[in-house]
Amino acid sequence: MTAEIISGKEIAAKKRLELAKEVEKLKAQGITPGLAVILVGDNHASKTYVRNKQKACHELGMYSLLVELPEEVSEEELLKKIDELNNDPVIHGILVQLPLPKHIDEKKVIDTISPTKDVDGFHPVNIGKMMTGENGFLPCTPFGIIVMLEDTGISVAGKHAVVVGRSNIVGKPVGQLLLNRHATVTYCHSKTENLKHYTQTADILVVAVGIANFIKADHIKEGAVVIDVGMNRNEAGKLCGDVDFEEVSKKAGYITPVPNGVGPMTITMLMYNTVKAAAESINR
Ligand SMILES: Nc1nc(=O)c2c([nH]1)NC[C@@H]1CN(c3ccc(C(=O)N[C@@H](CCC(=O)O)C(=O)O)cc3)C=[N+]21
Repeated sequence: MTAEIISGKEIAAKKRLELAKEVEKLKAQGITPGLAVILVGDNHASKTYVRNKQKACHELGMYSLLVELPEEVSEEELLKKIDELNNDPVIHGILVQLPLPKHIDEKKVIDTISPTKDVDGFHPVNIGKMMTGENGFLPCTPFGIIVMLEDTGISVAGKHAVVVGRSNIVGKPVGQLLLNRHATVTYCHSKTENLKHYTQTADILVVAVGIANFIKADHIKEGAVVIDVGMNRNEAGKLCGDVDFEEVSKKAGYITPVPNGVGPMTITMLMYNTVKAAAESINR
């Protein structure tokens, strides 16, 4: 079997066209969706992502504000900046690019963002709402994965979904979203004994471990749906995922590439959340 490639890039482009129309409607009502991105220090990878986010904003006719703070900025100053943005009516979404320097408590930072502007979906209020299925903001990467599956016509209900990785920003929430859509979910992680035993029974395999080419053909079941969340650089400096695309794509039913898979969907859902935040600001 040769896997069908799920193009995150194409699905993202289609969704962005729909979003651009929503932006138009909001603008007609006098509201331009605004996203503030806070970047602390000058991590090279972070800068690339931040640039992509700004570009997406501009393409959709949204307002984007980049707040660049020096590596040595104090936690207090960062929290003060967030508070300012919480109270700024032209800003509907706030994203603090992670990771942050070691002297800053990430938890405190996330907790300070108003849940109504938390377009990353990282605030405990939004995590709680996701668990109970209430209206809130869903984290962008997990949300993007669900939208990709939906758009490709892959049904989730009753399927065995195996998630490899248990981070708060990808592994845990993507498992929850799959469960909300009635999958039977198994979480695997670095302490899992006999990983293959689980991955080989996956109808849908989501991999977010941060190790280049970690998942091989013998990890998967013939015809499985393989979602690669990895963003690694190989020895040659080339972007590659957590899945060995070369061999796994010969056995899977569907596979997402890296780049042009999950990444563009993440940014699209960030735009979606910001538009949603702007629309919901009308009724407050
Ligand atoms: N508060 C916060 N929210 C985030 O959402 C967040 C973050 N911090 N910190 C870093 C990670 C990483 N991330 C990516 C988003 C898009 C691509 C993306 O579009 N990648 C392109 C390739 C980009 C390239 O060429 O380097 C692709 O996969 O095709 C990658 C990575 C969001 N993150």
